Amino acid sequence: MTKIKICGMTCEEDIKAVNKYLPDYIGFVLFFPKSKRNISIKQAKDLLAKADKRIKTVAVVVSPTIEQLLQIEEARFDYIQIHGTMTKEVYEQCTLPILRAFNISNLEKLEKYEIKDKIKGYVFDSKNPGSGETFDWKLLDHIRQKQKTVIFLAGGIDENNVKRAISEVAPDVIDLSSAVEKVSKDGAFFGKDPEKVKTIITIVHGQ
Ligand SMILES: O=C(O)c1ccccc1NCC(=O)[C@H](O)[C@H](O)COP(=O)(O)O
Repeated sequence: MTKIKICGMTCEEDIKAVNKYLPDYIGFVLFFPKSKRNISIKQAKDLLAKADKRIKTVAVVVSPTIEQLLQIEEARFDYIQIHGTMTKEVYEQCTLPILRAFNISNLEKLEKYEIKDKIKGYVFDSKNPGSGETFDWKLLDHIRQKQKTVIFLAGGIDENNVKRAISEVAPDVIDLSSAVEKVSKDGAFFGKDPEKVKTIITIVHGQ
C-alpha cells in the first residue's frame, strides 16, 4: 500500500481531520515565517499532543540551526524533514531520523547524502516547497532505481494526478499540502479541508 503524508498542520481543525482519516504522516512547518503554514514550536507541541499516536509526526524545516534542532527534539517529533542546507553539526547532533528533502533544483547534491545512516528517507519536491507546483517526474527515473531508502514524492500532487504519480514514480509515500487546503477566492488561507483530506487518503491507500 502506498503511504501518504499531509503536510502543513496549522490548527486544531487540521488535527481533527487527520485523526479521523489517518494519513501515515503529518508535517508541521517550523521556523520558516515565509510560509503561510509556519507555526511556533509551542503551537506545534499543543497540536502534537492532540494527534492520533498512529500517525507519524514530521518537523519540516529549512536549513535548521542547532538551537532549532534542539527545540524540535525536545518537542518529540518522530522525524525531522530538512530542506535547504544541512550542516555537518546539525547532522552529527541530530538524534531523530532524517527525511532529506531535495527541491528539484538541487538534485545533484543527492550523492553526497547517500551513505549517511541517519537519513531514513528522501523527499523529492518541486522548486518551491508548499507551492502546489509539480515537476518533471522523469528526473527521478535513475534515482528511483538505485535508492534503497524510503522515497516521498511531493510537489503539486492532487486527486487528479495522484494515481499517475503512483504508477509512474512508485514512491513509498505521497506527500502533499496545497491540494487539501481551504482557500478563498481572494487567496486567504483557512487550513485543511476535511473532505479533501478524506478523498486523497482514500485514493492513496487504495493503491
Ligand atoms: O509547505 C510549506 O509551506 C513548506 C515551506 C518550507 C519548506 C517545506 C514546506 N513544505 C514541505 C512539504 O512537505 C509539502 O508537502 C510539499 O512541499 C508539497 O507541497 P504542495 O506542492 O503544496 O502539495
